[in-house]
Amino acid sequence: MDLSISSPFRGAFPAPTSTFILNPKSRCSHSLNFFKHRNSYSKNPLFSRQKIPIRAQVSDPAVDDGFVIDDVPHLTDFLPDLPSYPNPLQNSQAYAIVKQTFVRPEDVVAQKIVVQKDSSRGEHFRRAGPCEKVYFKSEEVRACIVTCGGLCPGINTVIREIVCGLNYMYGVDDILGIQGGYRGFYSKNTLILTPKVVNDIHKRGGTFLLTSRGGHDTQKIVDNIQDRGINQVYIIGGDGTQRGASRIYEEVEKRGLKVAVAGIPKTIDNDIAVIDKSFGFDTAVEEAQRAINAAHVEVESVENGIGIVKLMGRYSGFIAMFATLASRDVDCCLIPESPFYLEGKGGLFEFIEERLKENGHIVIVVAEGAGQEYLAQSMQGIDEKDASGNRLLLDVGLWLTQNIKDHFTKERKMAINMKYIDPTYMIRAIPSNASDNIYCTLLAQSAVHGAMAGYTGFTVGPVNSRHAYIPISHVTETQNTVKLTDRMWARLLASTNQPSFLNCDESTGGKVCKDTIDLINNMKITSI
Ligand SMILES: Nc1ncnc2c1ncn2[C@@H]1O[C@H](COP(=O)(O)OP(=O)(O)O)[C@@H](O)[C@H]1O
Ligand SMILES: O=P(O)(O)OC[C@H]1O[C@](O)(COP(=O)(O)O)[C@@H](O)[C@@H]1O
Ligand SMILES: [Mg+2]
Repeated sequence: MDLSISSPFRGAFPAPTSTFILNPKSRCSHSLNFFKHRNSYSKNPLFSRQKIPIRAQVSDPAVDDGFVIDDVPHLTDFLPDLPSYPNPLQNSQAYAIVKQTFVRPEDVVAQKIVVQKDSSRGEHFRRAGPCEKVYFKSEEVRACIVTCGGLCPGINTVIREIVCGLNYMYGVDDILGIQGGYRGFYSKNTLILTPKVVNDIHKRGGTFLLTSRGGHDTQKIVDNIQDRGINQVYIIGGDGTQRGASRIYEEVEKRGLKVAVAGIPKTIDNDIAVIDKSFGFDTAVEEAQRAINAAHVEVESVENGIGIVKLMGRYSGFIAMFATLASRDVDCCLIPESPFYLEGKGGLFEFIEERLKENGHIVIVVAEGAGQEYLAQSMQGIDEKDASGNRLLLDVGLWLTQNIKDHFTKERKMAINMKYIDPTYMIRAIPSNASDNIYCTLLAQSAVHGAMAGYTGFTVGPVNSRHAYIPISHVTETQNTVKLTDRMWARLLASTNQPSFLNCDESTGGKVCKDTIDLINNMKITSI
């Protein structure tokens, strides 16, 4: 049988044994379930304009191999008559001898790469990269870039590479910088960005465009986009920012504007779902080593030295976990995802005393979001939020330092030497390292290719090392956290040999242990 479908993903199937005609309109409900799009963009030209016969394996029509494509929106979903143009990269010197300049429309990136013979193939995303057709003429583009939320190493590299990518690859020379985050759309003047203006900014930490929390007013932002004649919006920011980007995309679609909205995920905490890792994370982990080294040098030079290093990580303990794994000088790592307790058997005090007896010193790394529930108990009524609505954290480093001091000096009558290091902002206020710089370049170029090709409402990022376009709504659905049930956390426990805090103790009334077990039971079990 001939299989004729309108999807760009028609090539993503196994070798044929037989073929058949597949009605384009029925692709989502076809019994073979090849196309289980989470988002069905029936007006997407790539879906509806091409009808190319393909061949697919039909060994058993009842088989559902669980192949799902989570595609991103396209401008033609709500502007069906938009003209397209050949991609100018066709004549680019840079791509002149590249074997395959353009990504194939049917190329997808699998979210699940460890599979078993009979397991479902799972979710897939559109592969990022230059497309054969673009939906903007170079001279028609008026792009803008905005950065929101906290700092992260590499933001300036992303800004630089968006500007250079647009200009060098697509001949775009009308690029605006929105200053000071979302509120800058309606309260500040814009900057004119050219390759010359941004030439050196990647060597600096921070953001050349300034940033802020709060101030997201969708109507005012989209009014401003419309008034200024902006038709490509590049939004660099974390989970909050991506939620804001999603609102902007929805409003743009509602108003029927030809405006591509591209999100570039930024977060030092590595808490953005789906993507492998956020840019600047490696740089931050590397910088954290300096603080850990300092703590180690200090405490091994004195008697009963206890070093505490507090690292960023609001809800996700990735920086603390990776800095610990990288360092080997850390005795214990405390993260928000893993409840711990101080007193009694299997508790932190007992472990500290053991290590002091064994080695004469101990280094503890604590993520800023760890133990917040205990701090909240001891400082009742404090529940402040920042301008974006993020809960302001209580200082777990100071709390831990005080509790450990009290325990050893007052209760155990032991002399200790406490060194508390809080490098919080130091690890994110630096320029990105070499590998993050390369990563930022890929993100920026992929975002530019995606917007030029007319995709919108997307976030770009690596999924199993391949850059993909992910619907913004997908990355904001959940938050990436350290899974205690994954092997990575077990690797850390095996490396530090610290307590898992799963042993119940009388003094906690078994509560902490129960909390932990409930937490783990509620977790989706994944393995890395
Ligand atoms: N749910 C939301 N809807 C719209 N805008 C949001 C939302 N959450 C956060 N924002 C906006 O995104 C920006 C950055 O958010 P924030 O949480 O501070 O940092 P990050 O994006 O790094 O997580 C702020 O301007 C904030 O107003
Ligand atoms: O910059 P602020 O407002 O002091 O916020 C600090 C917080 O920002 C973070 O770096 C995360 O920021 P984002 O949510 O912007 O990625 C946290 O690690 C930290 O708790
Ligand atoms: Mg955030």
